[in-house]
Amino acid sequence: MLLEISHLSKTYIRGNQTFYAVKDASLKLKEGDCAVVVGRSGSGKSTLLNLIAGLLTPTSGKVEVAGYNTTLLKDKELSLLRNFTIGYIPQGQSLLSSLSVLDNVCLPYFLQNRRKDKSMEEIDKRAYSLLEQLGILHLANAYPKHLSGGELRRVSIARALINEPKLLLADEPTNDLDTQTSKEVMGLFTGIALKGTAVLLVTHDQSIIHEGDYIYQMNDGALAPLKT
Ligand SMILES: Nc1ncnc2c1ncn2[C@@H]1O[C@H](COP(=O)(O)OP(=O)(O)OP(=O)(O)O)[C@@H](O)[C@H]1O
Repeated sequence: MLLEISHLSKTYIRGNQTFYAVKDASLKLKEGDCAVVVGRSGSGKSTLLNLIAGLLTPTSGKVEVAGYNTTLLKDKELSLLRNFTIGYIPQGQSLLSSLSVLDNVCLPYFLQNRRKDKSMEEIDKRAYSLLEQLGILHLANAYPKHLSGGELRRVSIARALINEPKLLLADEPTNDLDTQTSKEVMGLFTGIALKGTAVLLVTHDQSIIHEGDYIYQMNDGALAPLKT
């Protein structure tokens, strides 16, 4: 299994009430699986992805990515796992404003301090190819502040894919995208899954949920299968 979460929970305190943002969630994904989690705003989707990416610590339960129990890893080990194995497309804007689009996309490759198996030319070529597949090749030398919301999102998709992750996590990847571009982005994800990457998308966009091999509904933190 590439991803296995079991009985995963995260509680927060609001006022003097403790509540579950994620409640007893379990899910398994193997290489090549594409799963979509659909749920209303506030149902716990981003919290779930952040727990899987190791950006949040669960209150209880377990996350295993590529066989590693992420809650047992030290910070540095977790960063390496994230950088080598996980591609993460966050919901908000997360590009570095001082870097061009091309440099933002290539950055995760250069942050890896062990795997330097590609030349600068090769990595640029891969970045250009991703930008082309996402329809934003013409923006390679532009800076984030000059891009629209949908263009920024596509840059962060390219950045998440530059290291050929084994697990791709995407938080509302089609937000800000028109119908045609959403379709193209979903086509890119299903193509990546066909090549063996496990893909987990969370969304409130009902129009893309049928793209998943597996569909889950998230409701008040609880994850229930709609199609498995
Ligand atoms: N750091 C936090 N402290 C307290 N409550 C939080 C925190 N982060 C999230 N929450 C709450 O947890 C619940 C789940 O939030 P989450 O962001 O995971 O939902 P979501 O389904 O991703 O929503 P959206 O689709 O609007 O992004 C919400 O009620 C939110 O207010």
